Amino acid sequence: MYAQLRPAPADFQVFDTTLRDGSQQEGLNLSVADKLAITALLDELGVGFIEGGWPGANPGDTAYFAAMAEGAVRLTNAQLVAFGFTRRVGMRAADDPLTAALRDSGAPVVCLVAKSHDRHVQHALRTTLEENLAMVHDTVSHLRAGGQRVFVDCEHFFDGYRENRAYALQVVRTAAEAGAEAVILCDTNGGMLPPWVGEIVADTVRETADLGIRIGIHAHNDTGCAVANTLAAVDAGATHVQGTVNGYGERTGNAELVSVVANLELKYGWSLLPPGALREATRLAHAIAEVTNVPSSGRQPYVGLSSFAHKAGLHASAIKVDPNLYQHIDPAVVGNDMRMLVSDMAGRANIQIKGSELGFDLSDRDLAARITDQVKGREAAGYTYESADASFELLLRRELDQLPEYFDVASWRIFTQGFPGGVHPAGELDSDTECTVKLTAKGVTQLVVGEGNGPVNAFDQALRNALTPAYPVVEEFELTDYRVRILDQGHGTDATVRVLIQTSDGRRLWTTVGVGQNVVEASWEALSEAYLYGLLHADHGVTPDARARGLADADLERFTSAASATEHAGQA
Ligand SMILES: CC(=O)SCCNC(=O)CCNC(=O)[C@H](O)C(C)(C)COP(=O)(O)OP(=O)(O)OC[C@H]1O[C@@H](n2cnc3c(N)ncnc32)[C@H](O)[C@@H]1OP(=O)(O)O
Ligand SMILES: CC(=O)C(=O)O
Repeated sequence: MYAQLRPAPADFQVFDTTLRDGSQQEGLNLSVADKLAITALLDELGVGFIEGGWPGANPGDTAYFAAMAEGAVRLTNAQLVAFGFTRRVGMRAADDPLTAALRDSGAPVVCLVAKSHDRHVQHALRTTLEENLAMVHDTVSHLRAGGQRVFVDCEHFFDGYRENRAYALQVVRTAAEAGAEAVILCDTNGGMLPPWVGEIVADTVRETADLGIRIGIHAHNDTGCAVANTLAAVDAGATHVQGTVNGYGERTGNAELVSVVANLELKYGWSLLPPGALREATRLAHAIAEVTNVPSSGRQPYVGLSSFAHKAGLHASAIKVDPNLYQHIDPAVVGNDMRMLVSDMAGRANIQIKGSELGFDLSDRDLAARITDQVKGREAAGYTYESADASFELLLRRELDQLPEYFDVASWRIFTQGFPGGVHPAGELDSDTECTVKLTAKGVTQLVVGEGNGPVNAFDQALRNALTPAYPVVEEFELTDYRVRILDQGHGTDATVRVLIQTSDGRRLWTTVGVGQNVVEASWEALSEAYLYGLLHADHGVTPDARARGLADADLERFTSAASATEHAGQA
């Protein structure tokens, strides 16, 4: 445990806006069902408030609040929050249909966005500073009169404070006097740095100390400082933090809420989530990414797939003695796991730890050194074991003489026929490919043909046809991804290529690698390794690697995609 800066303020608030600001991220679109699913996951995470969206702004959000009011998700930890703006210029809050939508949303809490930057009032709202204050006062008091709790997000507060401090503070005061219980200072454009946030929040807390409200922080990540700015605000007296899981949000996103909370819980020693909830953070963050269909970064602090992945030999050699030597926390406290990567940067220790994850005893130094040399040599030739765990296991087993001979390929031949004039007998294709494989499986030698729309597809068909009689389980194997990358650019069509193939049997995913100057040869190598690995583990529910890491298939899939993200997608 690290030094506790000061005790947790009583009743500290953790406010999630994944469903509102998070869904303002480019490419993130949530259906009502998605929102309900995420609501349940956020409640499980244990946040205090879930901002569900803006009722009245679009039919989806209106339907979401109606569904919540009907009990679609029963919240055990969180309170539901409806978001919306202050009443329109020149209207009464009681007459504004969007204020009515907030009032009638069924949410016990409303979070209003209000202008607090004088220039925005004059240029964007096109009204007077006085009218903006009246809009804040009228809307807050109208909703309070209806019995709802009201929070106020002061948009552009920090920029506004710098240009007209008195006015920005006056907006906070007005909201408080009308009955708001929390006023959240927003770095809407995300341009702030931690010392500036600290100074402005401290001054605001001081200036509003007589009002009995809490001050909150809502930080965008445009300077890469959203989490740091949030912590700076907390240090300066903010007792309410807003953020989004996986840092989703407008432009560069919001403060990543799991990072904020994990920092406060693990570094400051504060208890903010229900007991045990932080241990679920990795699973829940990944489950939310599954629903949004926007993968979180592998390098995301605490919950990323690479957050506790170790590649360098020096790190691994120390970790073998004590994992804490190269980790800032025990990954288990956030539900994550340490992973050892095998690559040309590996030393014996990486190989030994990875081997033991896979169930092999590599404590013999000479054996580990031999495997390390093999990995380095093959990586120099273009193989990558970091992305292709399955090929690493096959390499290991070959070295240990523990790889059963499921099949033996005597030869293969591939033939592609083009129909540039579009006169293919099937009518649609402009080429087809035929692959002939001669192999022996369970003592029976066969010469088998497979047809496909490209070489990899034809290989796949041929291998499948040849192996099915001996191993019916291969029917379940499915090639789910194929990536090819040129390794020595500048050699044009002579270049060496690396092929990564991802295969699934419906329960697990595994990745294999092939390298060659001929893309077809490289593909063959990766594909036959994929079949070999699949047969090796045909009776197991999950890959040993996944089992060791305790990750679900979805996580595994994301890992392999993330690891291969820099590979150029290619079509066989
Ligand atoms: C900083 C933030 O991220 S806040 C969250 C922003 N989220 C969203 O905007 C998503 C949902 N928004 C919407 O669906 C629409 O913008 C709506 C339904 C809210 C409004 O739509 P429209 O009525 O078509 O207005 P439009 O979006 O073009 O402009 C917003 C209007 O609200 C006014 N407005 C802006 N902020 C506020 C405020 N805090 N209080 C009152 N009015 C405001 C603008 O001046 C503008 O007024 P105008 O119509 O007189 O020009
Ligand atoms: C309210 C809000 O999302 C912002 O000011 O950034």
